[in-house]
Amino acid sequence: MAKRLDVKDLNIYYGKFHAVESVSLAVPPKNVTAFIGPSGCGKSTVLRSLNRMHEVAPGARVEGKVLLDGEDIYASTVDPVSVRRTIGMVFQRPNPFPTMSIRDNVVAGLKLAGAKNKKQLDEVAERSLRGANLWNEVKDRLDRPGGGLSGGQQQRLCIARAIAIQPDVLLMDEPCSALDPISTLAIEDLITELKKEYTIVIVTHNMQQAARVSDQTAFFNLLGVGKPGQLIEIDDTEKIFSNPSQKATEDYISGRFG
Ligand SMILES: Nc1ncnc2c1ncn2[C@@H]1O[C@H](COP(=O)(O)OP(=O)(O)OP(=O)(O)O)[C@@H](O)[C@H]1O
Repeated sequence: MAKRLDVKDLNIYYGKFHAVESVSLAVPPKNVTAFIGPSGCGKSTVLRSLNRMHEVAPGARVEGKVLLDGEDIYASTVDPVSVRRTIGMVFQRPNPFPTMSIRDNVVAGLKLAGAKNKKQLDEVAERSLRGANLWNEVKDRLDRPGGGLSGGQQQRLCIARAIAIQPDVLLMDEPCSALDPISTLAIEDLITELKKEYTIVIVTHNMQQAARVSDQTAFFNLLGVGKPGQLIEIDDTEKIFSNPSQKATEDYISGRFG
């Protein structure tokens, strides 16, 4: 539970395209780290490389290391599927299985891994839905389809599905970008709750959101079209938003570009 991530001199390529250059950063356990920066600077690419999700893109590859509590997730003995189990991901658009029941959506990963005991699965479903602050809204309709929930509820359902398998780290790629302001606040409150048990990395375009939910913030930038994205600085969120070390960070957070 809640492990530490260390990224060491990570370069990420899509075929011949060098998308991200020499990123090194550390994500402490039970901490929220936000990735911010202009479009195309590689935030999602770095996030996806943290659980090898980028590998679903043909030709994508990394050089460098990503360590989970010291274990290299890219070691030749490591199965990418097991990495994605220990490092879960929540995507931009809520993606529940629309016709599957709410309960089955939550335990889909466990069932896929062979779990069959109905009582245990029901317990996991309840615990995960409570953990995702959704239980009270759905407890009377657990057998209804996941697609029948509102967008904000669907996103919390996806978070319940991600935590049902008890990952060590949760990656969130703009989890609120498709949600209204009320649902966004519900997810932000939930992130603050989840931080007690999980290590969280979130990509967000919303700087107020980064300031509200994260402990440390990483600012990424790119020097021009076709150039690789770079990590400009990473520091305590308060410092990044009040007194960043780099001028590019200050220009970005004060709205001068991006
Ligand atoms: N599957 C892919 N194949 C080829 N190039 C890709 C792929 N995914 C991303 N890229 C490229 O890698 C670079 C970084 O993209 P990425 O999506 O990581 O940026 P981002 O900072 O998350 O952007 P945004 O804020 O717009 O989501 C971009 O130039 C993008 O076009």
